Amino acid sequence: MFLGSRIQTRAFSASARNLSKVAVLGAAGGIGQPLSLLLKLNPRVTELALYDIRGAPGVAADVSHVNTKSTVKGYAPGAANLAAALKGAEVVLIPAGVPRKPGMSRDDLFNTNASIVRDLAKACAESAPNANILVISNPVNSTVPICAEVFKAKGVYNPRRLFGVTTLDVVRASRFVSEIKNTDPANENITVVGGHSGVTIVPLFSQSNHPELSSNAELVHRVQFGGDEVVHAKEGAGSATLSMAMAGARMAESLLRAAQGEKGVIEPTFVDSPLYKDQGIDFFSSNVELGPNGVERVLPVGKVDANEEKLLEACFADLKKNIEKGKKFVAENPGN
Ligand SMILES: NC(=O)C1=CN([C@@H]2O[C@H](COP(=O)(O)OP(=O)(O)OC[C@H]3O[C@@H](n4cnc5c(N)ncnc54)[C@H](O)[C@@H]3O)[C@@H](O)[C@H]2O)C=CC1
Ligand SMILES: O=C([O-])CC(=O)C(=O)O
Repeated sequence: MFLGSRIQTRAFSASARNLSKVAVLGAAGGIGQPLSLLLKLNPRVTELALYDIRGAPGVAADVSHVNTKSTVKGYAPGAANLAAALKGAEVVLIPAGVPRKPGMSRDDLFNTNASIVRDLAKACAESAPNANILVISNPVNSTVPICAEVFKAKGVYNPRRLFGVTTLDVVRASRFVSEIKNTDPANENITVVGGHSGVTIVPLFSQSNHPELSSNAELVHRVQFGGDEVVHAKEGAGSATLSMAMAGARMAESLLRAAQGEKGVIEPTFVDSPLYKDQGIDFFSSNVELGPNGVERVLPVGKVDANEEKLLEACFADLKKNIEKGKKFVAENPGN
């Protein structure tokens, strides 16, 4: 018993010395700026590297005055600077790319964002092949497969280290439920599976504290199309940035906690998943246990009710197309 606790103490002090460099690509954007601020406030982050095609040094100068211990460096555009920003990073968050305007779907962003993500993924594969890559840029259902294909082409693909950030869907789901039930959202753990766009987002209320909510079509729709509410309210000035920054910072924090030895860290995320591979769906978002090597275990979807079965069917059809589109893009446009 005594020996055990001594070992634990030693293990903890060793992990407390961990150096955790985190890089943000797209750091001067609507998400990138508040995300960088939240990462600066995270004591687990020891070094923050901010890269963008415009404005990153300014954001870095600003954030660097926040009086926490981590160092912050902004990088001007260019391949050598991008490589330097990535070198030694343990976590790389990618919110680079254009956001939606009213009337657009996430898939409408594909033509612009696919090549941005492909090129950034190449830089990651070359300069930070062992980092955890957290893809925020939309359409996530396609940009994650794009990253996977790029990493495969470079011979450094590790499916345990590639994550599509879908945290915002569970953040929204718990908040929307708490509004209906007049509860604390911290106590509303809603599982959301599938992808990150419209009907591919599948909330599983039957597994929550309020199983009857699975027949609340209005709530299900709100979770699936929550992003549209923000796009509409911003009237052409972009999509969710602040709630997304919070969600991205939470996902990064969870990965760092797991990397620093904490057990049982579980987050929903869009990963290379065994769950529906037999149906030709290579990537799927579900709860995932994180560990020092990234994905430790993909948790099963669990029991769903008849309403949710129908939602899953609709999800599969769209998700498969989105994934294929990402793969095809890299095959046909390998870039330089
Ligand atoms: N996964 C999710 O849950 C969510 C994803 N998003 C997505 O995140 C992305 C970014 O959104 P915002 O920050 O609002 O957009 P934004 O336009 O405000 O910022 C994007 C930033 O990316 C930079 N950028 C563009 N190309 C780049 C490149 N090649 N290298 C480095 N930086 C580059 C731009 O200069 C800009 O500063 C969008 O695609 C949006 O749809 C938004 C909300 C939620
Ligand atoms: O709706 C968008 O375009 C941005 C996004 O992914 C979200 O807010 O969930």
